[in-house]
Amino acid sequence: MPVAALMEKVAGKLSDRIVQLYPACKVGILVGSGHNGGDALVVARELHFRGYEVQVFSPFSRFKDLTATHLQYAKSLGIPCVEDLQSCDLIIDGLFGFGLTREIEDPILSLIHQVNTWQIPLISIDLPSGLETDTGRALGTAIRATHTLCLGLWKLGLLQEPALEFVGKAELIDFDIPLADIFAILGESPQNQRVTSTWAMSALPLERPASTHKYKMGHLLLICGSERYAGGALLTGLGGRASGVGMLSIAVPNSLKPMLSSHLPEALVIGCPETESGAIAQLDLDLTAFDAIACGPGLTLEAADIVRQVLDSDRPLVLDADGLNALAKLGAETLKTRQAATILTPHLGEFKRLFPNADLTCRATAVRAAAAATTAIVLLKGARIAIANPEGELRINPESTPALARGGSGDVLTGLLGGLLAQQIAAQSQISLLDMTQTAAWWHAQAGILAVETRTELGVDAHTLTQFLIPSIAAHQKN
Ligand SMILES: NC(=O)C1=CN([C@@H]2O[C@H](COP(=O)(O)OP(=O)(O)OC[C@H]3O[C@@H](n4cnc5c(N)ncnc54)[C@H](O)[C@@H]3O)[C@@H](O)[C@H]2O)[C@@H](O)CC1
Ligand SMILES: [K+]
Repeated sequence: MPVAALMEKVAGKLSDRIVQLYPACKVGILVGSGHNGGDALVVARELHFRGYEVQVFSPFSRFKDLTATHLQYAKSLGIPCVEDLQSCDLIIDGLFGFGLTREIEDPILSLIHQVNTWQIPLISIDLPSGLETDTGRALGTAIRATHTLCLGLWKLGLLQEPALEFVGKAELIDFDIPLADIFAILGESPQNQRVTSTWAMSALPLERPASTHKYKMGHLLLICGSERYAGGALLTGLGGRASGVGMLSIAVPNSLKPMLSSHLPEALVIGCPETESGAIAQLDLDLTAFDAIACGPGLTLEAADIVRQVLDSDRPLVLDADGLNALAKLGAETLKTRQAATILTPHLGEFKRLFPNADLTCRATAVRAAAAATTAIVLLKGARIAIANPEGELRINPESTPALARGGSGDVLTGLLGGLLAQQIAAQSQISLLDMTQTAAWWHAQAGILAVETRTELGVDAHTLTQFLIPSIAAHQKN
């Protein structure tokens, strides 16, 4: 499609959306030298015709040809070029799109700093100017947008954590890129994908076979807790319970058994001999009896030998928290010799301990490298969970809530993921481990989002979170 026609089409769609979001007002357009600036100028023209009071400002004196032509035409229509947009009710940011290739310098650096102090609603075209398209890092600085209208296909950077403080509400403006063209370039199963609700829901074992029994619905073993971190064991258990797993066994230090049994009456709580400081000292269990194991929350490093025992087993495994810290001491690459699937769920600190040489400039790349180096599925926790498998496929969960930034929230995820894993193994399901892992991450986040509706962002402690897991699925099932 001719570039000029593409720009016309895209900017028409952008204008329609801007009219919906901010009906008639005084609008200031920031124009860059490239085609992002060209888009902005077509938007300026369209809004002018729709009765908006439009002003244009560009810090550049040279433009790409198409952009220069649009600038000339906008001027011929009487749209004023001004030096300051502070009196506007809305700003459209068309300074840079995916063509930003280097650090921003003055005078544009100062301009962006200034715009960010204005407190005027701001819509960025394609991505907030200043963000690097793939990593989502600010190259020197970046526009803080109220809305980002991303064009055509999601830019990876918008889904990465560093971009979060800049993008505001992000939405996609579809402009009919033919699927065949996308497949021709990215393949039929593009390596980087954004998790959607429909996709995540499709991996849930929501319809149980009519003639099933508890052992067919998965047997999960949780190994967690210590005297010091008793709550971690409980939260992991509650996460496991919500997964719908058929049988839940929980191995904890002996002294924790009464507490767990009283809160999780349906679980089989296995009291283990403990060390002087109350960590699990010994695990006398036939691990082959379980479909999957989730190990780590609250163990302390005193239980490192238990982690080694679990790693040596041939059971599919979710490893979290102190399980990861123990693995870091053994070396993450030892996972390569494991005989069964492993899913690692580190937060950033644990990730750095496991992979001390990782380059975290681009988290997506770092997670992918970690999965390749360990042959495990690696789920990096954070505001935007990124998950990769050893084959290089990457998934990012785009919707979450800062309410989940809270102690114990990760333990819930471990239990939930373990429960889904056990069910998947028991059912010999065709759902891939990667799909199942992304479903757990999505589910966890959706429960948090639902909880915020009635509890506010302050009220989603990890225990409360577990009570929203099932209602969040029920709400999606109704839709
Ligand atoms: N598929 C496409 O190619 C489409 C592109 N479109 C628009 O075109 C944009 C990309 O256009 P361009 O490739 O022209 O790139 P941009 O408009 O993002 O900006 C590139 C311009 O900025 C300059 N520049 C780069 N880094 C700089 C820095 N640090 N300081 C100062 N100047 C710098 C470059 O020399 C170039 O002139 C997209 O983001 C989108 O808005 C749309 O028009 C429609 C479809
Ligand atoms: K932009």
